[in-house]
Amino acid sequence: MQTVIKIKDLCKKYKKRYILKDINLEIEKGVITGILGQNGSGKSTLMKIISGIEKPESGEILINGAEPGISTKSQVAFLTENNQLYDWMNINDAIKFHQDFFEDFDAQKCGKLIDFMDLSENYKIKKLSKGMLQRLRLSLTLGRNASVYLLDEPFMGIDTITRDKIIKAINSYYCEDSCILITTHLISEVERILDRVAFISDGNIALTGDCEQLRYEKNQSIEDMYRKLYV
Ligand SMILES: Nc1ncnc2c1ncn2[C@@H]1O[C@H](COP(=O)(O)OP(=O)(O)OP(=O)(O)O)[C@@H](O)[C@H]1O
Repeated sequence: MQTVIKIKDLCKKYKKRYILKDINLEIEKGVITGILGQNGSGKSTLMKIISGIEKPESGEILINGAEPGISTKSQVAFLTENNQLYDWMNINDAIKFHQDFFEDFDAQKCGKLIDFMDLSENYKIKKLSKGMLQRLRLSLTLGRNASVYLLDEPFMGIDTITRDKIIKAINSYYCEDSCILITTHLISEVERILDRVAFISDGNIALTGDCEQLRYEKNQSIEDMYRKLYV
């Protein structure tokens, strides 16, 4: 399988404190990877580095052979923790906004996702509930034909039914030519769609591998492995 993201000996510090230390990770095409770890373990920081928003102190990171920056921006679709949509917009405006902004944005695909998420293009952003807004933001992110999808806490503040909807959308609408990285604390819900996992602890990758293989070797669910690692 083709490597999309290659991370070698990557370190990141804020002020004098190392947040990520000697991270080594390879992410291949067609793979959904869970980046798991406790609060403050550096998951979002890693996502930001992959997206090019943050720069590492040292080490190497390559997205399809290029360092994160202007050239890789068009290859990486990032669902951040923050809402970047304006209140005055309706959903149709948000779609047009993304279409103008991202060359790889596929309005038709996004339209299908919006239908799937039970949203309508004339809904006003300011009137959307938190869950509806998250469904919209995910539709806009997956509506791009990117090579890498970074989904940082896609289930934050989301009810169980909506979570299932989001998981189905992730599973059905992503293309095998790309890879997805998901950070989440809702491991049991997401476990079924993860192909691989990387547990971050104290700034290091404490454990990584193929989910199926890890479950077989350890005779445990990914959630149980998480509990064992972090107690
Ligand atoms: N811009 C920044 N300046 C200084 N410290 C930062 C900055 N961003 C993050 N940190 C610190 O880096 C550490 C890792 O943060 P990060 O947001 O990557 O963790 P996380 O694993 O995503 O946490 P959570 O699960 O709570 O979202 C935290 O201690 C945080 O306070």
